[in-house]
Amino acid sequence: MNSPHPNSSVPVLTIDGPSGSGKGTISRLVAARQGWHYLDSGALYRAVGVAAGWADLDLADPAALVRCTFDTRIDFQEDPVSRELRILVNDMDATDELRTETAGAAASAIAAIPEVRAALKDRQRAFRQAPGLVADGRDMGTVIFPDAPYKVFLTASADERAERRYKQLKDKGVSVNLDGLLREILARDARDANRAVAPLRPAEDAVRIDTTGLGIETVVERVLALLPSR
Ligand SMILES: Nc1ncnc2c1ncn2[C@@H]1O[C@H](COP(=O)(O)OP(=O)(O)OP(=O)(O)O)[C@@H](O)[C@H]1O
Ligand SMILES: Nc1ccn([C@H]2C[C@H](O)[C@@H](COP(=O)(O)O)O2)c(=O)n1
Repeated sequence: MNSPHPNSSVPVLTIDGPSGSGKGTISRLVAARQGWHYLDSGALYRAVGVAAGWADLDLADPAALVRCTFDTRIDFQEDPVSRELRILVNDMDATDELRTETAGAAASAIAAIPEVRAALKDRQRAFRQAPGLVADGRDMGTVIFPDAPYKVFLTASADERAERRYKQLKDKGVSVNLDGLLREILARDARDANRAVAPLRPAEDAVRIDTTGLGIETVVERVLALLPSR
C-alpha cells in the first residue's frame, strides 16, 4: 500500500520555533545522543538565498527564485573528526556565510514564496531515514512531518533570544549591536509567522517549552525525556 510520506515508520522528532529559541543547538545535541539523523531545514532556505545572492537575483522575482531553488545543489557533510557539519552550496563550502543575519533575512524572504517551499519539500522528507530523525525548522511539525510521533515547539523571550545571538556573534569576533539584533529578530519573527503558506506556529500536538532562563542541558533533558530511551 502507498504511504503518504516516504519511510513513514521511521520516528521523527520535530523541533520548531522562532529564531534564536535554540532549535539548532538542541536538535544537534538530541540527535547525537539519540543516534538519529539531523535535518537543519533553515539551512536549505539559507542556501537558496545565498545562491540567489551569488547569481545577483532579485529577491522580488519569484520565478527566478523558484528556478534557483531547483538548480541549487546543497550537500551536508559531517567532518569525521570534529563532527562539525559543513554545508556545500553548488560544491562550495558556504557554512560561515549561511550563518550570517543577512543570509537569515534572505532565507526568510524567499521562504514566503509557496513554490520555493513546495520545491524543497521532497528534499526535506528524504532525510527521514532509520533509525530516526530530528528535524528543526518552522513547519516541521505542521507541514513537512505532520505524522511525526514527537513534536516540540521551543520559545524564549525576544530579549533573551537577541542576547543569545549577541553573545554568539561576539564570541565569533563579529561586532554587533544588541538593539539592532533585537529589531532583526522581531522583523524575522513577524515575517515567518504572518506569511500565508506554512507560517511559524506550533503544531496542535507539539509540546511547548519556554526556554527563557533555562540552560541548554536542561532543555536537552526535557526533550530527551519525550523520546523512547536508546
Ligand atoms: N537554552 C539555552 N540557553 C542559553 N543559550 C542557548 C540556549 N539554547 C541555545 N542557546 C544559544 O543561543 C544561540 C542561538 O541558538 P540556535 O542557533 O540553536 O538557535 P535557533 O533557534 O536554531 O536559531 P535560528 O533559527 O536563527 O537558526 C546559540 O549561541 C546557542 O548556544
Ligand atoms: N522550515 C523552515 C525553516 C526555515 N525557514 C525560513 C524562515 C527563517 O527565518 C529562515 C532561516 O531559518 P533558520 O536557519 O534561522 O532556522 O528560513 C522556513 O520558512 N521554514
